Order: sequence, then structure tokens, then C-alpha cells
Amino acid sequence: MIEIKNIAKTFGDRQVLAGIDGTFKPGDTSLIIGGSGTGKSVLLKCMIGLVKPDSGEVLYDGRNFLTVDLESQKAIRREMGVLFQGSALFDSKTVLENVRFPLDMLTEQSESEKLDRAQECLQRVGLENAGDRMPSEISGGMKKRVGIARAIVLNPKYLFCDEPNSGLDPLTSIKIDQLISEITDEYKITTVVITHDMNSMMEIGEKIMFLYKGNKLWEGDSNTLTQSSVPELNEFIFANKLLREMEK
Ligand SMILES: Nc1ncnc2c1ncn2[C@@H]1O[C@H](COP(=O)(O)OP(=O)(O)OP(=O)(O)O)[C@@H](O)[C@H]1O
Repeated sequence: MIEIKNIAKTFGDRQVLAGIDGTFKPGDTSLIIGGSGTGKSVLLKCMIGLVKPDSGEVLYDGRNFLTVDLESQKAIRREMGVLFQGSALFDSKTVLENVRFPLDMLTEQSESEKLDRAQECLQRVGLENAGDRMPSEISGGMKKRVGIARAIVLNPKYLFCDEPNSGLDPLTSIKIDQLISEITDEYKITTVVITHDMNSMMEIGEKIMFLYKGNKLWEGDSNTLTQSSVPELNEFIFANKLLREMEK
């Protein structure tokens, strides 16, 4: 379980996060939603240690990530998998090499153990036959799958995905969402996904947090999303639906 308490962040004179609380549970795919520039990515970065919040706590199964010693912080980091926007694959490495990279960097496993594990993860995301291909030779959806395989290769307890649907067509987006949600459930991972994709919210929104100008204005699930009495959320949903209509 991940708990965040009163996370605040200011850049210069601009307050980006105004004190955010939240709980993320194992087996749940929790979504952080909101318009552009509302602080979603900064919140995620505060959670994974890429940005230091000005105040607040980030607890990983009770361990305070911001105050534990360096060794414990490293140990928590090893329990995290991250799927970055745009997949962030190494262009000069094959698909298989990309997936095994965290094993090369962070484990003492033998060659065959690393190969087996990387191949197992590729199989889990449906790419068992693509290991020898280069990232430039595969589609955007396949790249996301490779990114997911790499993110889970170390058996993470916590999985973070920043806009996993960006640049994908609606059908591929749904498949990627479903894959993340299935893997989360299967391995009981605590998963946090940033999205502004309406389909994702309806499909995998078992727990949704809505950010607006650095504040958490609403929390709920896909069933209650469209029935809130929060005007900012309703406007966000309306704008999203309009955008979807225009894209058709
Ligand atoms: N390192 C930084 N220095 C200064 N300002 C920053 C920094 N990182 C983010 N910001 C600002 O913080 C605000 C929130 O950014 P953030 O990336 O969290 O938005 P977001 O909700 O993820 O939006 P989007 O959906 O467009 O990615 C923005 O105004 C951004 O310019």
C-alpha cells in the first residue's frame, strides 16, 4: 500500500501541489486524472523520488520514503516499476535487451536466469516472438508493451504509469489499459496511472483521484465519476467527451 499525506510543492512563486492526501492499495489500478498542468506528473514524481516535495509524507507499506536512510530508499526504489510517457526504450538495444536491462543493472542473476525472466515478461505482454526486433521496427502499442514488460521484470510491488495511452489509437489504448489492470490484479501490485483518457477512466477506473490546480477536488470510481457535484470535474468530463466526439 502507498499512502501520501499532505504533499505540497511550489516552483518559484507557483504552487503546483497544495497538500494532497491519498491511499493506493495492492491489486488496485488507481487513476490520477485532471486537465493539463494540474500537477499530476509532479505528484507522481514526488512519489517516486524524482522531485522532492516541500512538505508531506510518502509511505510505502509504512516506510517513509522521504526520511528513511539511503539504503532503505534504494530498497524501496527497487520495488518500483515505472512506465514513462513515450515508453523510453533504448533505440540501440533489441526488445529483449531492453526488458532485461533492469536485471543487468540491479541483480546478480546468471545469464540464463536473466534471459528466462525477460522472456517470461515478454510472453506475459504477448510479445514472445518480438525479442530480437529493434524498437524502431515495432508499433507504438508494442513499444508500450515492451515498456510494461521492462517495468515488471523485477517483480515490482508498486507500478507507476505516466500517460500510458499517449499517442495510441482508442482500441490499442484499451488493450494497454486492460493489460496494466490484469497484471496489477494478477501480481497484486499497487498501481498508479496518470491519465486524461476518458475511455481509461470508464474501463479501469476502480479508484480515481481528480486534481484541479494542485488540489484534490474529488475521489471516487467510474460509476460515480459522471454523477459528482463538483463543477470542475463535470467541466473536465464535458471537455473530454467533446474532444472524443471531435476525434471521431
Ligand atoms: N521542474 C519544474 N520547474 C518549474 N515548474 C514545473 C516543473 N515541473 C512542472 N512544473 C510546472 O508545474 C505545473 C504542473 O505540471 P505537471 O507536469 O504536473 O502537469 P500535468 O497535470 O501532469 O499536466 P499534463 O497532463 O499536461 O502532463 C505546470 O505548470 C508545470 O509547468
